[in-house]
Formats: sequence, structure tokens, C-alpha cells
Amino acid sequence: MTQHIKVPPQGQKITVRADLSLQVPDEPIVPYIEGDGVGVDVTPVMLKVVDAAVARAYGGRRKIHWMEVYAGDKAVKVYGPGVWLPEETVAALKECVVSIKGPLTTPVGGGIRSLNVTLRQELDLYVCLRPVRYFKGVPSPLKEPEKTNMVIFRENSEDIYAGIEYEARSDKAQKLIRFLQDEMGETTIRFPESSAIGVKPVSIEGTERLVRQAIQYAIDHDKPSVTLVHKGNIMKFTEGGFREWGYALAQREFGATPIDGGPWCRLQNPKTGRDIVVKDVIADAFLQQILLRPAEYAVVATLNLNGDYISDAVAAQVGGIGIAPGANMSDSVACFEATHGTAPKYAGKDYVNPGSMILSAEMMLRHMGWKEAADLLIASMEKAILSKKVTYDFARLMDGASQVSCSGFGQVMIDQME
Ligand SMILES: NC(=O)C1=CN([C@@H]2O[C@H](COP(=O)(O)OP(=O)(O)OC[C@H]3O[C@@H](n4cnc5c(N)ncnc54)[C@H](OP(=O)(O)O)[C@@H]3O)[C@@H](O)[C@H]2O)C=CC1
Ligand SMILES: O=C(O)CCC(=O)C(=O)O
Ligand SMILES: [Mg+2]
Repeated sequence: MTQHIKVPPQGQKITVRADLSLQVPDEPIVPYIEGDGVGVDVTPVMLKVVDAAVARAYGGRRKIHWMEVYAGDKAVKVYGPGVWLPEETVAALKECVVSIKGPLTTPVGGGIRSLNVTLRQELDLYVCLRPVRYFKGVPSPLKEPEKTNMVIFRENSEDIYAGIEYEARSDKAQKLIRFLQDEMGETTIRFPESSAIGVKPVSIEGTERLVRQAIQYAIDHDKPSVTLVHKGNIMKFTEGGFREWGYALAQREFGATPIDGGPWCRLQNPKTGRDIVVKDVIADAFLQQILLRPAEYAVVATLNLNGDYISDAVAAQVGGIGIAPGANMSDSVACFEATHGTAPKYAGKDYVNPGSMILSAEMMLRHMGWKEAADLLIASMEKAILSKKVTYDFARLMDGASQVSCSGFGQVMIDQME
């Protein structure tokens, strides 16, 4: 029995087979979280556009039974004070295997910890997968935005996002600082009396499972390279460890061999026979190279904080986070979500671009094996953008555009479906 979740009267759950492939019924139950802020705008539009694409692609043979589950502000409204992430929400996302969520607010400084991060940790969604591609006609600050075509594998379960942090002048921070000074001989904490302290766990297992997925993706999608992005010159054992363990895994599990004595290495794609180069770059240099030479990067594997920064930065090169989709994935469970946040100043105004949520749903449909519906979403997004009926974010940079609302853009997409 659920407390507040209304289970749809029809439809069945998606299940996972022993080999981890999905068993998707024709009428699956898919949970969704509306989200805070602009979640109230983009999520309903996404649902409508996806329903239209599924109906068009399968002529009524397939249908998603959406099941609303709650998190964030809406959870507090439904379940009562302090219940930001009800247990039954987490249970439903796990049980239903495939889900989609709108953005959730995280206050800066004090207040609750990130519900987004909590969900990723609770479900062990260790890959944050964020593909970045160019749609023809989208305004971009680059001269050749089509050269940006990257897939970011962001480690999603550890790093500074583990949330181990102690407030300046708190007993715990003071205790830890004294331990570091007295027991570990640390002498470089510049202002020990007023330092807050954060801990950055980065493990061999966490790195290996992420890099394994990134290399497998390069194999499955015939990509020429996997780049490990890190700041291992400064954080030698965490970010440096990520680089070292990533290379070691490429050699041990995928048979990569060093190029000119290493550390870069090369493996042959068993599916295509073509080479895949595994290389690395320090994060600050990477951020300038993606602007100057974006074509040199295909699959990017990186730690949690770097991946957060990189996702928004690369998205800006192809039009911004209004069309930047993503997925949080474990070996069996996946929860799809936009790269952007709650954009509070636009909340409830039917104003922002729903493209990021819709393209996240496109990834979800493809993950479910519903290729025809996914292809239809991509085709209608392409046509909608070329029609120049776009939301404010594109309209303000596009010559001759007519600005439409969030729901208006959803309708333009539906009108383009053939
Ligand atoms: N996964 C999640 O749920 C995430 C949640 N968050 C949370 O969201 C809250 C707000 O974060 P903030 O840093 O402002 O980042 P946001 O991503 O919410 O917004 C930053 C800016 O990005 C642009 N933008 C965002 N969404 C869209 C869209 N759909 N269409 C067009 N443009 C868009 C707007 O730019 P402009 O002003 O130029 O119009 C907006 O002001 C925070 O609490 C944060 O923690 C943040 C990221 C991810
Ligand atoms: O959890 C949050 O509020 C922010 C997360 C974020 O920025 C991201 O996942 O890209
Ligand atoms: Mg982010």
C-alpha cells in the first residue's frame, strides 16, 4: 500500500532480467517527479510531448502510464513538514526501474542537503550521463558549434558531493583540524580556528565502475576517444588516483596498450576494429580546449564536481542548459533529468525551454528500447528549432525568431510530428 502515491490502475512495471537488460511491457508504469521551480512548467510539457510521440510512433499499441511521485516542495505539501524525500518515492523509483524527474531546489549555505544528490546516493546511480550535441539553427557563441559532440560520464556517488563537511568553528571541524595537526602532522591549514572542512572520498571501485561504463559506451557507439578529466596535479591521490585507476582499468579490462610509452593508451574497438584512444587532460586546460578544439573530445569521464561544472560549460557551447539532457544510472535503475536546475525567477511563468526535459525523456525512451518514439522526438525538436518558433533563451540570440512559451514550444514540437 502506498501512502500518497496513486498507482495507475493499468500498466505494468518494467523489470530487469538476470543479464541486466530491461523487460519493457507495452504499457509500462513510469514514475515522475514534477520538480520545484520551473519543474511545474517543463514537466507537464514533457509528459504531453512524450505521450504524443509514443501515440504517433506506435499508433496506440504502446502507452506510458505515468505515476506521480513526490520530492522537494511538493512532497512537503503532500506529506507534511520536513518530508522532502518520502521513503515511498525512493522505493517507487527503485521498483519501477525507469523514471524521470524535474529539478529540485538545494539551498545555498544552510538548509537541507541536495535531494538530487541524496536520490543518486540512495539508488546508487553512479553514472551521470550527459550527452552534448548541436541542433542545427540553435544560437551558439561558437563559430562552429557542430564540432561540439561530447558525452560526459560524471561520477555521481562520491567526491566532495558525499556531503562530509563541517562548519567553521563547529566542534566537529575543530576536532578534525586538531586531529589533522596533532595526529597527521599537517601544518598547512592556514587559518585553523576559522576553517570549515570538507572531505573528498574518491575510491578505486567508484572510479573503475564509471570508467568502465565510459569505455563501453565508446565501444558501443563507435567513438574515437575517452578522455579522463581530472585535477591530479594538485589533488594527487583523489583526482590523480582517478586518472591512474582509469588508465589501469583500460589496460587490464579492455586490453589497451600504451602509446609511445604512455600514459595515453589505445584499444581496438571489438565491434568496429577502429582505435579508441584513452587519454587524460587536467581540468583547467580542458575547459579552454573544449572552446578552442572541441572536436578533439568525444567521451569524457570525470569526477563529480568537475562533471557538474563541465556539463553546464559544454552545454553553453551548443545553446545552453535549456536543451541539455541527462540520466542518472546504476547497473539496473535509471532516473532521467535535465542538467538545469529550478531557475526560480522563471518558475510558474510558462516561459523557459522545456527542451532539456524533453530530451531527457528522449534518452529514457531510447533506454527502454522505444527507438521510434525517441527518433520522433529528435526529429520534431530539429524541425521546431528550424521553424524558429523557440523559447526566450534561443529567441534572444536568433535572428528572425518568434518567441513562444514553454507550453507553446511543446505544441510546436507536437505539430512537427508526422
Ligand atoms: N538536478 C537538479 O535538480 C538541479 C538542481 N539545481 C538547483 O536549482 C536551483 C537554482 O540553481 P541555479 O544555479 O540558478 O541554476 P539553474 O540551472 O536553475 O538556472 C541558471 C540559469 O540557467 C538558465 N536556465 C535554466 N533552466 C533553463 C531552461 N529550462 N530554459 C532556458 N534557460 C534555462 C537561466 O538562464 P538566464 O538567466 O540566462 O535566462 C537560469 O537563470 C538551486 O537550488 C540548485 O541547487 C541546479 C542544477 C541541477
Ligand atoms: O543538487 C543540486 O541542487 C545541484 C546539482 C547539479 O547542479 C547537477 O547535478 O548538475
Ligand atoms: Mg549542475
